[in-house]
Parts: sequence; C-alpha cells; structure tokens
Amino acid sequence: MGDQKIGYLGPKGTFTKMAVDALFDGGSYISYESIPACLDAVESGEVETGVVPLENAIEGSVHLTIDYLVHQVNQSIIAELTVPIKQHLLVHPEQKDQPIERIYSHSHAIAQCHQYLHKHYPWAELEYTASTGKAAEIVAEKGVGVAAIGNHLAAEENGMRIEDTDIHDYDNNHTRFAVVQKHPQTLKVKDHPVSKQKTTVMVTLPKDYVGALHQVLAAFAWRKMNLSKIESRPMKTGLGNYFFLIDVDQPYDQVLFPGVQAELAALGCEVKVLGTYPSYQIDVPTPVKRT
Ligand SMILES: O=C(O)C(=O)C[C@]1(C(=O)O)C=C[C@@H](O)C=C1
Repeated sequence: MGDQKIGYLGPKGTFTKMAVDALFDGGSYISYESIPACLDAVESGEVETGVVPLENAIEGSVHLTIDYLVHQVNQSIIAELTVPIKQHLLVHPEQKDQPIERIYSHSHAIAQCHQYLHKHYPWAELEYTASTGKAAEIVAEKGVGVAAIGNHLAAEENGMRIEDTDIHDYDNNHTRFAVVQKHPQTLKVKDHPVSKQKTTVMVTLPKDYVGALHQVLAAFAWRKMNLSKIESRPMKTGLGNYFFLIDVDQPYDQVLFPGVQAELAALGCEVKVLGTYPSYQIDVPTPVKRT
C-alpha cells in the first residue's frame, strides 16, 4: 500500500487533527478549512481518506457532516473514533486585564461551553468559525481583547496562552469522528483495540403512515439487532419529509442485514448502507501547559 493521504478538518490545532494523530500510523495529512471542503476532496480523489466530526456528547450530531454525506457526496464510513474533548479559553500572550469583547470558536465548541460563557463573559460577542483551530489562528492575529475556545494543541500551535482550562459545561465530553472513503481500502492505523463493529443505515419512509417507524424498528428488533443511535433529518424536499439514520451495533452480514433490507423494501422504504466499520475509542493525552 502506498502512502495514505488523509484529509481532515483543519487548520492546525483542531480536535479533528488530534483525532487523526491518534488514529493513523503514518501518511500525508492534508488540512481543509471546512467539512464540505474536506468531503469534496475525498469525492474528487485529491485524498483517499477524510476525517470529519460526527457527534458530540454535549451538543449532539454535527448536522453539516451528516447532511453533506447524505445529500452531496457518495462515500462510505469506514471507521469511527471517539476521543475526549477538553475545551479551554485561549488568549494572546499579551492579553492582561483588557476586557474580552469577542470570543471566537466553532459552533459546537461554543455550545459545549454555554453556561461558562454566560457566567463569566455574558457581555462578549460570540463569533462562529469553521473550526476551533481557525478561531485560535484569528485570535493569535488579532491580539488582545478577544479570546478563542479550543484545545491545548491549538494553544501550542498558535503561541497562545491558556487562560482558563476545562470550560466545557459537562464532564465526559467526547466527540465521534467519521473516517470516510469513496473507494473503501485498507487503512494503516495504530495498534488500537477495536471497541466494536458497527453499521450505519439510512432509511427513507415511503410516506407518513401510521406505525411506519414502528415497523422499521421492528425489523431490527425481532432479529435482536441492537441499535445504538437513531436520528431523523430533513430530506430537504419539503416540510415533514425526513429520513432516518440508524446505527446498528454489529457488522454487516449476509443473513440479518439482507433480511432487514428486504423487509423494509417490502414496506416501501429506501435503504442505503452508509458503512460497516470498526469503532475505536482513543484516550488522547490532553495535557495543559501553562505559559
Ligand atoms: O473545530 C474543531 O476543532 C473540530 O475538530 C470540530 C469539532 C466539531 O465539529 O464538533 C470537533 C470537536 C469538538 O466537539 C468541537 C468542534
């Protein structure tokens, strides 16, 4: 296998980059400034593999990733990894007691720290950026009077000071990242144990009829297939039209899944398998160096 080319939501110092560093064993890493840009690069073949955030324990799904995977590109999830998320308040090294008037970060990071921001910086304007790494970069350029929410890597990479640590509102903050490819091939990953095998399917109901979702779920239930997540998202074709994304806690097989697919097809549902993949849980080191 040649050098693996991995695209990720950058720039330097994002949580996605931390996840990439934790999972992959070598390769070339290429940073993209947004989730769509990263997935487009996988679609065009610029990189074989892409890594994008999928779901956070406090804020829920990253809808941009789900919607882009479903509506804009044709790619498979070939692995997922979950890493701990520790949010810090980052400031320029010259920041002293000038009032912090604006705080920059990714919408998910800001949402993970709402109570903290409300309590300590109720006056600050919140400015959304495409990633926490981008927020740190902006604040490093702007200087004093502003702050970013991000991780220790973003602080290090951008020469920032960590003003306050662990500012996320709930402990046990984790984010799941999806590893996607257009043409599934073997990944070179570090020697992490696989915590489980999963399969993600997308189900579109034929129309809004009584008990439709119940019947969909029953197809999994009577086969004793455990579901770890179900989420509905708009089809974007009109109010009330939704599809369901279902995570099943087992790998795709040649008996149970084809059985479910046939049963759902008979109900008039459309079913698409978005991927069957190993799930890794990696405890990345998250040191805080006070500068
Ligand atoms: O901005 C980053 O650092 C990202 O990698 C994105 C992202 C996300 O979209 O959820 C990843 C992890 C954290 O939950 C906050 C932001």
